[in-house]
Amino acid sequence: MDHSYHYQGSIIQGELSVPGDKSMSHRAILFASLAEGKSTIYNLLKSEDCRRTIDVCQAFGVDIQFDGHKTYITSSGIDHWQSVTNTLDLGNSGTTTRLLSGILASLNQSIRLTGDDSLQHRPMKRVTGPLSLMGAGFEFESVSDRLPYTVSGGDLTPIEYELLVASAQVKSAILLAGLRTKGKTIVQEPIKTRDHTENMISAFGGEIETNGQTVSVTGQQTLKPTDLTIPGDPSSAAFWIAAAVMTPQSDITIQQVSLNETRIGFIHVLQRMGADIQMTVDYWIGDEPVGHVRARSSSLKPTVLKDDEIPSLIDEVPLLALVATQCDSDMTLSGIGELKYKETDRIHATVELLHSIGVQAEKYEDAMTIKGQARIKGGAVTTYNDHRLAMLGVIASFVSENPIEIDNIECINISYPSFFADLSQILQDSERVK
Ligand SMILES: O=C(O)C1=C[C@@H](OP(=O)(O)O)[C@@H](O)[C@H](O)C1
Ligand SMILES: C=C(OP(=O)(O)O)C(=O)O
Repeated sequence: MDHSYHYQGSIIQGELSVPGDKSMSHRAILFASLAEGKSTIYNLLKSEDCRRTIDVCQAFGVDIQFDGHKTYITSSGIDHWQSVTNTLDLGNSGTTTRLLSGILASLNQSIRLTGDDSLQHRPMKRVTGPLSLMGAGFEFESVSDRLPYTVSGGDLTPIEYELLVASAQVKSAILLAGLRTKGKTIVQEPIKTRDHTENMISAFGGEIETNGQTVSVTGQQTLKPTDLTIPGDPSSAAFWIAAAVMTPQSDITIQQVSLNETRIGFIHVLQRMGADIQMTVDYWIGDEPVGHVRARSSSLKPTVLKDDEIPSLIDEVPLLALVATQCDSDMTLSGIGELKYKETDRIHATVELLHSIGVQAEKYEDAMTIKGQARIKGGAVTTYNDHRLAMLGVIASFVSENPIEIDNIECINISYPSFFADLSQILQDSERVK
């Protein structure tokens, strides 16, 4: 069924808290399941992707209970995880697949992993390669480098590994394997990526060393259960920030959101484009800064993306392309080749979506150019079942002359199940101000 949206003339107004961060939620579930004892996680994101990580941990015998904003995770520790004989279906979640592969590499079991059609098209050698060097076995079925595959884990040897791509998922997989491997495992990143795994190892009582872009972990540590609050997801907040800077008279504040520098490249780039955005760190949860962001309507001009900031805005690039339509001249987003390996080829899908709503845009191997001062006419868009593109379609309707029809909005539940509830709150606040 098609869904049609048209919010031109609405303003983005008020205060909002977005749901818990997806990256941190996956990691909190995994680390609480590795540790022996009971952890309480506040504000865990209960989206479809996180549900996959929960299901996997439950399959190993971990007890996970929900009570409002609290999630209780009780585990007998990874050394006592139950055997799993059935295939683990990881749905649409790249993070679950890659981080879990790192854990399974050290587990004395053979486990078959699969995923949905999108996940079966995503590259996995980037993670199975280094894990194989540590001694884990991976048997691919139809296509090498892709799911489904069977992981056969066991005793591993530590490695010193230079990442071939700037990927927090690959770094995390190696660190998770290293945590259970005698000796020191060292990962070198070409560009610093999100560091939630490192921060969470510390939060769960482990030791980890970071020196510039080199991260080392000494294995066979015992993690301890802990109580932890997950801050709001900056990748979810980004949709309202984008809508606010693009629409006249808007003024929104997002509270209790993660302001980890490895995640807020989108805001820094928008500020360079002239956006009226202020960020304030209000408190820290361990090594994670949390604060509020105020974004207002702005006049925008193009900027150039720096290579070393790409990982800090990787999931926001399609949305940045939409914002670029409102610049006073054309903007090129370059160095974004990794977008081809997400839920869909996001370079292709973003440019196609912009064409569908009347915007001129060009795609290249690892870049796209967006026509500035664009008239967004509206029309029917294809999301390829990608949650971030579906939300982008809704946000585009704030600056579109005609409705935008979106072929799939259910996929939004992958990362932001309360997206439409938050939208309603914003629209109500907007009505009060008008
Ligand atoms: O580690 C993580 O939680 C994530 C890392 C990024 O992927 P890559 O590591 O593939 O860049 C990002 O795109 C994904 O949404 C979440
Ligand atoms: C790429 C994403 O997630 P994952 O890699 O976990 O599927 C995303 O959330 O945009």
